[in-house]
Order: sequence, then C-alpha cells, then structure tokens
Amino acid sequence: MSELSLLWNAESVAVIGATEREGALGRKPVAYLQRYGYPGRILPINPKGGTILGYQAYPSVLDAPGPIDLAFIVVSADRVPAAVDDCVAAGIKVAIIASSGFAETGDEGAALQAETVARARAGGLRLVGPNCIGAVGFGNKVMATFSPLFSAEAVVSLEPGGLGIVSQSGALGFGAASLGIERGMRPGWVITTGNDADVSALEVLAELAQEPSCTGLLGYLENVPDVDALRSLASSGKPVALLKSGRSEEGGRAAASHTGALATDDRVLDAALRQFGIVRAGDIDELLDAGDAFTSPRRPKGPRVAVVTTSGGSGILAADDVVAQGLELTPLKDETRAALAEIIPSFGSADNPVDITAAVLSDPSLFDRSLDVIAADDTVDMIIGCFCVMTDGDVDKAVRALAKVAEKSGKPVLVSRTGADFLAPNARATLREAGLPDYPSPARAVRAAAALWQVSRPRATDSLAGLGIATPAAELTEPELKALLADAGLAVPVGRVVASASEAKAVTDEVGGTAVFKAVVPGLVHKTDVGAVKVGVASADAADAFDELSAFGGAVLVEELVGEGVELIIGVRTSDLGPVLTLGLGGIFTEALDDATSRLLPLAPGDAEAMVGELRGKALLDGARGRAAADVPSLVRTLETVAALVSDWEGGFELDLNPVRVLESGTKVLDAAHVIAKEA
Ligand SMILES: CC(=O)SCCNC(=O)CCNC(=O)[C@H](O)C(C)(C)COP(=O)(O)OP(=O)(O)OC[C@H]1O[C@@H](n2cnc3c(N)ncnc32)[C@H](O)[C@@H]1OP(=O)(O)O
Repeated sequence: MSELSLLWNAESVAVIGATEREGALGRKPVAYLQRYGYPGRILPINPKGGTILGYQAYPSVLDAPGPIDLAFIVVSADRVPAAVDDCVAAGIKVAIIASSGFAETGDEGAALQAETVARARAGGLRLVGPNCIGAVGFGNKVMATFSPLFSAEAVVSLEPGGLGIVSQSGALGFGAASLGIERGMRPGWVITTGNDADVSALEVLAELAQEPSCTGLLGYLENVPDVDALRSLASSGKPVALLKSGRSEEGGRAAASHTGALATDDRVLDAALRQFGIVRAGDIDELLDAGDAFTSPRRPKGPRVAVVTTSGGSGILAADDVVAQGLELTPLKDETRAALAEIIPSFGSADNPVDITAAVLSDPSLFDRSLDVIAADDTVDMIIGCFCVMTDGDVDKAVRALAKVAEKSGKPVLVSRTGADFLAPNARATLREAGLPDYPSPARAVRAAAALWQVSRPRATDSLAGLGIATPAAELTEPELKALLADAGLAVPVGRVVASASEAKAVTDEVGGTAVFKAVVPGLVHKTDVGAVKVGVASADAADAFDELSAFGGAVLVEELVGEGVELIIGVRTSDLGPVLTLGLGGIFTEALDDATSRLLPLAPGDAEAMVGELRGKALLDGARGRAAADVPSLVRTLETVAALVSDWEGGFELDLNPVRVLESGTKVLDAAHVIAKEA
C-alpha cells in the first residue's frame, strides 16, 4: 500500500490544532470523524491537552499513542514547520496541511512553504496542501476535512460510490462534489491538494486510479500537469475527465517560430489529453456530466450514434451536436430503416435521428419495438434518447425500454430530458437507478457521449523508433539543416550553396534552367518578408540574382524549383509537457488559417495519419476542385521521420519545416529553420 492511499485508508488520524472552540476550523475534522462513525483512532492534538469532543487530546503527536497513519494540520502557518517536524519524529508518513499563509500569499509564504516541504521530504513525510480543505474517503469514513459540506444530512447518509474527485482548489472540489451529490452522484473520495507543494492533484488521481473500487475520476487542476504522471494515470484504464484552468494564457507565450504560435501550452495540453484518452472538460457542468457518463459500465465500441427522440426538435439539435463533437450520426442499415418504418407512425422518421413521435405516450410499446431494432443494428455504437416534457409515468415507461435495450445490447444509452423536475419529480432517481446518465439538453447529453467515446477509444501504446541523430549543438543555417534533414531521410530540394555568380548559373542549369535563390543569413527566420528569397530565377538572370542576395552579407543557396502542391508546416517545439509535433495547413499562411493539430512525442503508430485526418482543410490534400490528389502517404512518412529525427534531441529547441510541399508524388521540405529557445 502506497503512503498516499493512507489519505483514505488511515486507521488513525491526528488532528493538529484540534479544539473544542465552537466555529473553529480545528473542531470540524474531529466532529466529522465522530459523526460519520470513523472506525479508527481519533487523536486530537492541542497543547492544552484535556479532552476534545470526548476524545483524549495530546499536547503533541509525540505524546499520542502510535502508530499514526495520517495527520491533519490546522494551526496557523507559522506553527506548521514545527508541527511537521513533530510528524516526522512520530514516524507519520502523510500529513495534510489545511492552513493558508504559504506560497499563495507571496515570497515570504513561498519561502515558508519551501522550508516546510524540505523538512518533510528529509523526514520521509508526504505533504498534501498547504492551503487545502483536506481529504475524504467515504468508504472508510476518513473525514479529514473542515468543509461544511459534511455537516449536511444528505452527505451523512450518502452511500459511497466509485467516483473520485480530486481538486487543487479546496472550495471548488467540495463545491463540485456537493453539486454532484445533489444530482445523485455517489463519490467515494474527495481529495483537495491546495498549493500542490509536495503531493500533486495528478499524483493523487493516479493513486486513486489504482483502487479496484474506483470507477472514474474527475480532477480540477491549476498547475500544468507532469506528463509522466498523466501517462501513468491514462495507463490505469480508468475513465478520467480533467478541468484545467488557465486557458486564457493561450497565446501569451512569445514564440520565435510559427510552430510556437500554433502550439501554445494550452493547445498542447488539449492534444496530450486527447492522445492519452483523458477528457478535457470546459467547465464544472461538463466535468460532472462526464462523471455521470462514467458511472455506466457500458462503453462504446465506436463513435457512431443513433438518436431516438419523441421530439423532432431535440432530435435535430442532438444530430447537429453529434457532428460538432466529432462523433458520427450513423445512417443506419437499410433493413433497420425498413423495420422502423413499419413501427413508427407515418408522421415520424425512420432515419437517424429516429423520431418515434409523441404517439409513444399512448402506445409505450413503440419504445420497446423501435429501440430493439436500433440496438440490433451493428452500425450503432451508442444510443441517445432525446425527450422533452415527460411525467414520472412517461419516464418510467421510457426507462424500462431504455434500460432493457442497454442491458441486452451492451451499448451505452444516454438520455437528454428537456423538462422541469416538477413535472417528473422522481425522474432523476429513476434514471439513475436504471444506470442511465441523464442530461437536461441534447448538447450536454451528446458532449457526455463524446467524453465516453474519448475514454473508450483504443489507444496505441507502442511508439515509433528514433533515428539516433543527436541534438544540433548550435542553431543551424538553412543548408546545414537541410543536409541534416536529408540524412534523416526527408526529401529536400536539389541544390547547394554557391560561392560565385558563375557557380550560381551552373547550379541553375543543373537543376533545370530555373531555380530558387536564397540568402543564407544566420538568425533570419522570415526570409520572404525581407526579399531574401527569389523564386523562378532563369539561367540568364542567375548572376544578377546572386549579386543581389550576396548583399545580405551571407552565402547564397541555389535550389531546384519544386512543382505545385499543397503547402503545410511541420514543426516541433519543446513545451512544458515535452516535445510536441505540430502539423498545420497553409505553409507560410498557416497562422492566419489556424488549421493545425499537435501530438506529444513520441508518436504511436497511426498518430501521423490521424493528424493529417484532423486538418479541417484535409480536402485540399485529397484533390479539391479537380486538382490532382497529393501524396498523403508520403506526408505521413515525413511526419513520422521528423518525429523520429528529434526523438533524441534535448529540450529547448524549435524546429520549423515551413513550407513543406506535398506533391502528387512525394513530399519536400522547401525551407527549414532551427531555433534554440531562449528559455528552455
Ligand atoms: C478556501 C480554499 O479553497 S483553500 C484554503 C483552505 N484553508 C483555509 O481556509 C484555512 C485558513 N485559516 C488558517 O489558515 C488559520 O491559520 C487556521 C484555521 C489554520 C488556524 O487558525 P488559528 O485559530 O489562528 O490557529 P492557531 O494556530 O492559533 O490555533 C488553533 C488551535 O490549535 C492550537 N494549537 C496551537 N499550536 C498548536 C500545536 N503546535 N499543535 C496543536 N495545536 C496547536 C491552538 O491552541 C488552538 O486551539 P484553542 O483554540 O483550543 O486554543
């Protein structure tokens, strides 16, 4: 058992700063442990000793009978380091520091925090917090918190479930948990980690994921997550949704390259979470909605959705959302549609979204018959039932049919129910008991379905091999970089650096009589903007072009004029999460088009192909408007080669291949720049 799991398995809890003083935060953990019937030992710590809420109090953890599994520290910040020393001396392995007054307050608090963490680490004590509201493991009734949530009757009588909620923000964590409980969710754990000074929220999530009874995890993070911890969390196989604040920092980071502008840390996090099969929630509702979807044990085998509705309007809204969320609205098989046409009234629709109409209210068998046919269609991976105003009686009938079909088919069934609770006061409970996630709008139901697909889709685990080419020691000029790219197996234009006008003419003739001339000036990234590139120089003009570009003070590169194709950018930059590969459409116009996709490296098989597929303008590669199709397989190989090339490079660089031109046959890197980032 890892020490972190003591947060919910502790058989003894010391409350340092426990007091009987009414209203004091140090009273609450003792009162909650007592009220919830904590079966372990409760050890109030207070210099005055005596008894607190009937329990023997001790002046220090060193005076209390050991072993002590968990300490909850709730004394003023200046007293915390000494309390931590005592915990170390008493052999305690995990302490929660609820006290505020640390890094969140400024430099002095940060120093106090660093000192506290250093003492704990030296003594083998893990610290949760400071500036948090504690941790709760419902199963073992470990209520190490002062959150007022636990004084509510609804929570005292809560039967614990398998959902874990972990939040850096204490108030938000318990606030979200309270909203979840109000909906009927049954969390098993709520853990808050405050400043994440030692133990991070992500580490707690990864630890909870190891609990056999944990069925899903929701997290709120403020810090940029550690990529290895994310990977290990993802590899647990438990469904996870994360809400990460700080999106607005997007674009705030100054970047030397186009890739830097396209792959901001927030976008990289989006890409990483997608890659790892973790849901990124946009707000608290979405987080809880995903949590509700996770509680159903059924997982979709694919992204194809059938919408069944009694309301044409909500069916159409759901269909729009299915597409917007990247799911697929299955057209259904011919035989399914034919069978539905026999069942559904003529004013309904046997096409997806399937409208069984309000006639179902007088003939509930319509539910069973139509759902049976839909669920049996193997082009259907998930079913979303969209209903509007319903009474409890209507809900009962729908739920019976929906639960039966979910059970029989093993396919997830989600419900959108647009109508007030006062019309159907028992509906929420009925749906929850039947294991059917229930949402107030088609958009929220579909978003939850997308979350379910995100955590269920197969993920490649192997990664592609590296090429073993070492990090360039310094920023390379374009010809040097192209030579390195060519060594790695990438196609670059034929050509070379020339030393004289006559050599410039000779190379122009060698490459076909018309060439591209470029000034080679170290540090000059956007050459076209300053006239340092001449495209389509004829042999007769080679000498003049050479003289003109020599004026930039560097060497001159003469290259073949590469034919028409689709221009893209391929870039790699190191982010807080590690190296990230970005593919963007548009070459030099890529920032304006903002059509880009990223993956953390290393790539797994299939990733490069998926990236190409994610471009909104992918149709350009397929040969839009009568143009020849571009060589997509060669583009995929190019991406994989770039990923393999940089796999052994150390952090702190940006590599821009821009433009990369995909031809009818082959893909060529027309220009490339390598920048060593100022701050690695
Ligand atoms: C909101 C969010 O989302 S996250 C933020 C979460 N955290 C918070 O909100 C906490 C904010 N408040 C604080 O940080 C405060 O400093 C608190 C609540 C931790 C402590 O407040 P104070 O009452 O000033 O603490 P203080 O250190 O004086 O003592 C508390 C009790 O511990 C006792 N105590 C003092 N020293 C010790 C010690 N070394 N060991 C044990 N008990 C001690 C005190 O005697 C007192 O008990 P008493 O009232 O019976 O005499």
